[in-house]
Amino acid sequence: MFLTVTANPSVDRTVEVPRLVRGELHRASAVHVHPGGKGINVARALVRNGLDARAVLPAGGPEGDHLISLLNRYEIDVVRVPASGPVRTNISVIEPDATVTKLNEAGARLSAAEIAALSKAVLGNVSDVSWVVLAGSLPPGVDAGFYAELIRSLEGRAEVAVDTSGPALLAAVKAGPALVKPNLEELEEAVGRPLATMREVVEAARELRGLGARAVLASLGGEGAVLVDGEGAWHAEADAVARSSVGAGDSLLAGFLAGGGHGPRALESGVAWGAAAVSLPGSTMPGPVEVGAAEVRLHPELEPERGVGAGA
Ligand SMILES: Nc1ncnc2c1ncn2[C@@H]1O[C@H](COP(=O)(O)OP(=O)(O)OP(=O)(O)O)[C@@H](O)[C@H]1O
Ligand SMILES: O=P(O)(O)OC[C@@]1(O)O[C@H](CO)[C@@H](O)[C@@H]1O
Repeated sequence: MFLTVTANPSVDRTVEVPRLVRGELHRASAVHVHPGGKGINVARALVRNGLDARAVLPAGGPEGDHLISLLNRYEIDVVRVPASGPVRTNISVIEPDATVTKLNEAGARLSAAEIAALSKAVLGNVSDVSWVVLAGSLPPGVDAGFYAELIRSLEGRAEVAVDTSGPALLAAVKAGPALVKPNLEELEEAVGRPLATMREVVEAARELRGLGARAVLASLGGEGAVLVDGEGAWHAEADAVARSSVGAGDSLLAGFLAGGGHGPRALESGVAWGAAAVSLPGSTMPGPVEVGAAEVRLHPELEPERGVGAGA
C-alpha cells in the first residue's frame, strides 16, 4: 500500500485552445476535469496500474464535495479530512504544440486544528503502508516545516518521498527522507544557482544528499530524469509525442515507486510512466498499455556536458 498526502488539493480544469493570445477571448476546443494536486495524481497513477493507494487530503466546501466525487471514480482509498475553506480550482491552458500556461490558486487557509487533523490522519493510516508520498504546495496557514515534521514522525514506520518546492523542500530535505523529486527549476532554487548541464544537475543532487535526502530523482522534462543515490548516478529518457505535461512529474514519481523505489530499474520505470503521461490529455494518468509503449533509454554512462533545460 502507498499513501499519498496532498495538503493543497485541487480540481484541475485543462482548457485546450488553438492559440493563446493575452487579452483576447478564447473559445475552448476541449475541456478536461481531473481531481488534482500532486499526491492525488500519484495515487491515480498507482491505481491505474493495479497498485493499492490511499490518498489523505483536506477538502472543504461544495468544491471539496466535487473533488471527492471526482476521486470516487478511481479505486483509491480516500481519507478526507474536513476543512472549512473550499478546495481550489487550478487551470491549465494548453495549445496544440503542448505549451502549458498554468494558473494555480493559493488554496484555502487551514486552521491549526485542521493541520493537526491532517497529520493525525496520516500517522493513523500508515500501519500497512510501505511508502508515504508528501506532494505539492502547502496552503496558507501551513508552516514550511510541515512535511519535515511528518518525515520525522514517520521514521521507522514507512519510507517517505517528497515532491515540493521552496522552503518546504529544503526543510524536508534536512529531515532525511528516502527520496525527493525536484524538477529542474525546484532543484535550481534549492541550491541557489542555475543548472545548465547534467554534471551540474548531479552536483546539485549530491548537495541535497549532503543535506539529508537519501536519494534525489531530478525530473528534466523532455530530457527524462536523473537519479542520484548512495550507489551512483543514472540518467534515463524516453521519447513521447507531448500533449500535456501536467502531472507528468507525478506519474514519474508513481512509476519510480511502482518500480521498487530504489536504483536504476526504478528510474527506468519512472521515466516510462512520465513519458506515457505527457502523451495523454489534461492530467490523465497512464495505464499499463501507455506505460508499456514507452521505449526507455537508460544511459550506460552520464554525459556530463550535455545541456539541460533551456540549454538542451
Ligand atoms: N516532452 C517530453 N517527452 C518525453 N518525456 C517527457 C516530456 N516531458 C516530460 N516527460 C517525462 O515526464 C517527467 C516529468 O516531467 P517534468 O520534469 O516536466 O516534471 P514536473 O515539472 O514535476 O511536472 P508536473 O509538476 O507538471 O507534474 C520527466 O522526467 C520525463 O520522464
Ligand atoms: O500548486 P502546487 O501544489 O504546487 O501544484 C498543483 C498542481 O499544479 O500539481 C499537479 C501537477 O503536478 C496538478 O494536478 C495541480 O494543479
